[in-house]
Amino acid sequence: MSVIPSVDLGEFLSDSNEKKEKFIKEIGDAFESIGFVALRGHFLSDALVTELYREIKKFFNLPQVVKDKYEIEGIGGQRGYTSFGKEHAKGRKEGDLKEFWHFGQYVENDPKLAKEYPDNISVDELPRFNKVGKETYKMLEKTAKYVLRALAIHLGLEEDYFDNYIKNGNSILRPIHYPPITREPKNAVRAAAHGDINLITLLMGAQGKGLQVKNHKGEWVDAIASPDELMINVGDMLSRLTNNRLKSTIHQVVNPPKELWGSSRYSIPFFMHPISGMPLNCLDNCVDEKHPKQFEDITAGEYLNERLVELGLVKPSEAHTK
Ligand SMILES: O=C(O)CCC(=O)C(=O)O
Ligand SMILES: [Fe+2]
Repeated sequence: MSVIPSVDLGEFLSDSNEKKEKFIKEIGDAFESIGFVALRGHFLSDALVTELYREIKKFFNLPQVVKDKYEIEGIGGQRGYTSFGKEHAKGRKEGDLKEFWHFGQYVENDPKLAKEYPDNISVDELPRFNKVGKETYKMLEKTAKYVLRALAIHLGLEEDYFDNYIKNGNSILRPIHYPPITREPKNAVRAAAHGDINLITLLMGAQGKGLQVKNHKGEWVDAIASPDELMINVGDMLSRLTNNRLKSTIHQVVNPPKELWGSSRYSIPFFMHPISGMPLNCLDNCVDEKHPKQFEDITAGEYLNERLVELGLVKPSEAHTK
């Protein structure tokens, strides 16, 4: 049995105040304890999910020389392809056993932000790849917007508190391929223990075994969603903003038992980021005598740069603050 609570976004979107309040309480309680929920009633259709998986499998099956064309120097892996073994969790030397793709924001009516973000990269070999990625990005962004509205109410803020910070925000959709394991991986794992950097993460593909979450007793528990659910978790930015009232829980993707080494694993997280100017200073109503302020004031852009250096995606010399 999974210990991750399950919630229905349909309740928050309904006309019933009672259902809305139930959703807010359930997700609020979950994020103050285990930091993860499985969410149904989101905006992704089955057809879109099926097509996205088909496209990303086609992409990762392309010859390595073709994929390498899409690994762009100097943008810290923020768009396009990142090759196998490149990213490592904070504080680790061994690269994770994964390759991935990044779709970024499709900026509307904001030339300054459009200049700040690298352009999305088009895959010439796959005519549907970019269209399907964009559609998924939009649907996950919409889902995340309502989740953040519920959390804003839970935190005693105006319901639309996050809206202007996430509009045209620096969110990333990251299809990941964990290839078959061909030799003893020594210390490397599919994804080493880490906390996510961003506000919240929406994860497609948490059906299979592999994803584990560290509970408050320090035990690893399996996090398994059903096929119609997204796994959603709190990232470090939201944890900072709320002075750790909402918990950014450490999680990992373990290697399968040897008899299953031969199969690939795919997962697709959407990392909801705000615009770089959002202050992550602890909210006043999350700081009191019992909960002294735990984090320095910082903007989302400054914090992201710090973290990308720690992950090995940006060299210290390339780091910048906007
Ligand atoms: O692949 C997964 O199930 C989770 C991946 C993850 O935690 C991440 O990319 O941050
Ligand atoms: Fe993660």
